[in-house]
Amino acid sequence: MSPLSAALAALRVYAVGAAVVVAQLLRRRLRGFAEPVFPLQLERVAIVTGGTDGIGYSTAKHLAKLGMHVIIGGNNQGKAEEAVRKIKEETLNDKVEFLYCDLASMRSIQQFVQRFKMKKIPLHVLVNNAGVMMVPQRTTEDGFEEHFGVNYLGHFLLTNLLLDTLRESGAPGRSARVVTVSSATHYVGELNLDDLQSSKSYSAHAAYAQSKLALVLFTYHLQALLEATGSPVTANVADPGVVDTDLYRHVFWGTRLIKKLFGWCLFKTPDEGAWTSVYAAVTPALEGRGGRYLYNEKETKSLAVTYDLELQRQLWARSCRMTGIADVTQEAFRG
Ligand SMILES: NC(=O)c1ccc[n+]([C@@H]2O[C@H](COP(=O)([O-])OP(=O)(O)OC[C@H]3O[C@@H](n4cnc5c(N)ncnc54)[C@H](O)[C@@H]3O)[C@@H](O)[C@H]2O)c1
Repeated sequence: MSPLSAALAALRVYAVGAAVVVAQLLRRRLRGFAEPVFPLQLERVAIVTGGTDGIGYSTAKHLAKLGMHVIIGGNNQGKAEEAVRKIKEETLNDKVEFLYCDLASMRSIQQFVQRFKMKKIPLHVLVNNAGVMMVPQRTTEDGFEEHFGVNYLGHFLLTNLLLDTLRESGAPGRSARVVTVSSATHYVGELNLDDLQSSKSYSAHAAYAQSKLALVLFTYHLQALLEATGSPVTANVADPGVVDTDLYRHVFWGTRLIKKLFGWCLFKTPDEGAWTSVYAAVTPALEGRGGRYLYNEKETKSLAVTYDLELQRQLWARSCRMTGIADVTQEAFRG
């Protein structure tokens, strides 16, 4: 990517971020962010990736508060013990645990799924939350560009390996749910099918936006597959807004300074940022409804290209090849 294209990609990402921040500021001044009320979720089990920090931590905490058995999947072993202890203490729910899962490693994802399945418990909610943003160019254990590999492909593999358990755990009228956290940056993302790994040219901004766009395409195709096979599982996208977390550690220093000085009024708190994920995970209003892009606990339109069925199919097929998953698209749609 030429320096000019990289600068334009960065400008587009910052422009969309600024637009979201202005909308959040207005909303905070006009009516604020009220904590939604959800029904208890006793006897239900959730996995939250990246649940040791930021939005994932708040999501895990909210779900635990509702009585769910919450399993945090993450690569931050150091923070895990403290996160689990704090959630247990605050929610008085003892069924909170951590299982190591490095989304930058297909082997680690497979081991995580194996360990989870050995517990012989159901799975009602999978929150694909973990992510990295604007990291320097580097690759995962399997050689994938890190944004694409961790944010998108790791969750693609994880979801597919857990689909059988989700199917068995869902029931008509009480579906299991896959909630995938994307971002407003997907609106300025471009999916480069000829260079998904950004190997010909790298821009951290473009790579992040592409990974978030891929997650939306993935969710819509997954929902179509679930519907075609009559599975009691739904898949939706949650957009948290702009949230005050450590995700910004690699961004331009000026943005970090603004976040430090004005984050308290411009950004959502991690709790506020988690509400859309929690809403997607448990609200009765979404029972049996999938394939939606949710923002501020409401359905909204995603980028036009995300509804392109052929693009969804092509990305799914390539992702299957990259992760060694069987592509069941043709037989699902034939049957
Ligand atoms: N913060 C925001 O403004 C914002 C905006 C839009 C979308 N999001 C999305 O929200 C999600 C959560 O981000 P956050 O803001 O809480 O950031 P965060 O940095 O606080 O948390 C990210 C989590 O992902 C985990 N993670 C990173 N690499 C991993 C790996 N290889 N394997 C397993 N886990 C890994 C981290 O350990 C951490 O727990 C991300 O998907 C992010 O893209 C955040």
